[in-house]
Amino acid sequence: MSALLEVSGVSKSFDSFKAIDNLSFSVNEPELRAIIGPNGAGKTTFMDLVTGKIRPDTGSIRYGELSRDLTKMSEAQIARAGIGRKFQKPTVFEDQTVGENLTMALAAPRSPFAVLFRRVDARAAAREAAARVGLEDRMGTPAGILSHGQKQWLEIGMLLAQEPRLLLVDEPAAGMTSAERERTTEMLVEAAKTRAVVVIEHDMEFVRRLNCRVTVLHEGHALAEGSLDHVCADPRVIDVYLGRSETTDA
Ligand SMILES: Nc1ncnc2c1ncn2[C@@H]1O[C@H](COP(=O)(O)OP(=O)(O)OP(=O)(O)O)[C@@H](O)[C@H]1O
Repeated sequence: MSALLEVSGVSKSFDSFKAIDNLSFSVNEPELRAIIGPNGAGKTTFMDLVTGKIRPDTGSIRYGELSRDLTKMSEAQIARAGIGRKFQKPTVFEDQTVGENLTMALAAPRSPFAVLFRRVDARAAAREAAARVGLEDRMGTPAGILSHGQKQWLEIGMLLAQEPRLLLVDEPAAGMTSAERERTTEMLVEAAKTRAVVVIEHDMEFVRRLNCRVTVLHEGHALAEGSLDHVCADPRVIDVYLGRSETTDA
């Protein structure tokens, strides 16, 4: 296990407001990490910085064994380097079937299957990708008629098909049934056996089931880090986060 992503002393202001304030954060490969924190803590901004959507004012973001500086790479270069991002809302092609969505993901430049594409049965590869997210029986179903949870799984499957080294997932459990949440936990735990997976989540039951190291963000910096029990017992975390109702319904 070694650090795959190393964020050091990063700050980012919008006008005069410091959304990220001297943040240091690292994640290993493989590792499953949860990020929790109150609304406005900087969780989404953190993902925007790692994926190159925005640039830090100060600090460095290093990635991989060559310690590549992500702040000097474009969003497309960062994606090609193996960083995948799942936004909160599902973004699948609704008119296309599950199989077609996965086939498109498999053909993306990052996908290792792209090279082999003509030699392997594309449908078999798509079926395998579907099986990773429990959608093998839905290959011919238009994505538009899937449940919200299934659309989320399809998008996770599309990202996994590209074999990211680091997968960033923003609030996957929002709007899911409890059975879907449970299944999603299993998927993320499985995916994190061979890569780094960082999950932003407000649902504490979901985080508990992830059974992983947790980082608490507050006012743009890491307030506490450790097991869920450890951070939940921290008076500062109780004060800024756990005492608030948003922990269960965001
Ligand atoms: N492009 C922007 N311009 C101005 N302010 C911004 C911008 N992006 C984020 N912010 C501000 O930065 C702060 C951190 O926002 P961010 O969305 O990262 O928080 P969050 O922890 O993801 O919150 P939530 O849990 O509500 O999604 C907020 O106060 C937000 O209003």
